[in-house]
Amino acid sequence: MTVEQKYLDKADVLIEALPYIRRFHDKVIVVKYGGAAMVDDGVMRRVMGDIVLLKLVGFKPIVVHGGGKEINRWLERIGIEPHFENGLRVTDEPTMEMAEMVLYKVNKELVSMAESFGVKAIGVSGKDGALMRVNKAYPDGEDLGYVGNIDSVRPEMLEGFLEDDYIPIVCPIGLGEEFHSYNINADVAACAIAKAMHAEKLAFLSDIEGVYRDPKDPSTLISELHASEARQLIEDGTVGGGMVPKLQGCIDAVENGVTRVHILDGRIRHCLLLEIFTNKGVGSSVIGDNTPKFHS
Ligand SMILES: Nc1ncnc2c1ncn2[C@@H]1O[C@H](COP(=O)(O)OP(=O)(O)O)[C@@H](O)[C@H]1O
Ligand SMILES: CC(=O)N[C@@H](CCC(=O)OP(=O)(O)O)C(=O)O
Repeated sequence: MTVEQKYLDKADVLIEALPYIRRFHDKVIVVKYGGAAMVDDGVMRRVMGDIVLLKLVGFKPIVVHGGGKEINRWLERIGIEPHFENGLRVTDEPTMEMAEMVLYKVNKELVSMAESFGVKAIGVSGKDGALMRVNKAYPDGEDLGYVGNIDSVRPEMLEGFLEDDYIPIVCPIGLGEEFHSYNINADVAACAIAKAMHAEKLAFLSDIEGVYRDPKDPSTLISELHASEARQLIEDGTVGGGMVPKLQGCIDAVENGVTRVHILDGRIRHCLLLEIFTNKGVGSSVIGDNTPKFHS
């Protein structure tokens, strides 16, 4: 009796994944799922399905989500024009209120999606259990309103959730001065959570393939870069907009114990699984200056 090639191919894929499953067993991986890659329900379900798979094969995934585009849509509906300074939203009181409402909604949608795959998920914001305490941010001396710099992260709650077999899903709202809500850039929040949880990996799912040397030319994708190269790209202005906090987060993470940070296009089917379980990397990854370059 012969076995059809397509079934053998499936078995080969599982075998190729074996060393990665063994290597990352029980390791924390923080996935930042950005609003730009929350294209529709189908894409969101697929991303959450991949994260559930990571959990079921033994990883300890933690999701930190964004929702910037959805916040923009709702602000525009009530006649407020969104403003950003270097990738950070200028957040006055009504904007904060809207951001909080939208992000809590996104949070619960992601929890439902994860639960629909038959695993336990729990949604929290940085205010719950004082997970993320913030102080008011003044980037380059500018007052952006209720924008928070993370002051401290209390990881015990997340450790407890992982212990109890939940996938924690974190919303980037912080507990600030006078117990007010503060808006945190989700990339910055993901990085702080990854550091506090001693994550092995941090992956940013965005709407772009990775980091380009020339932002207008997709053939200039940089597949692997050291922290110092990433810093140079920010300094010389090669990266702009939302890529700035993302790359700053990558540098901070790899200089503080995270082994490798990935920037991936979350709209590409199963990009996370391709990056983690196959020998073929997709997107860009940032590593510490002392780590030799090669795909993990
Ligand atoms: N050199 C660069 N390489 C890649 N992206 C860049 C670069 N410079 C600026 N960007 C911008 O950064 C954006 C990604 O950040 P952002 O929109 O905040 O994503 P997310 O909402 O997923 O966090 C890209 O869509 C792109 O427009
Ligand atoms: C201060 C700040 O910029 N906060 C972000 C929080 C959401 C976010 O970061 O969403 P994305 O990951 O989808 O961009 C904002 O209000 O848009």
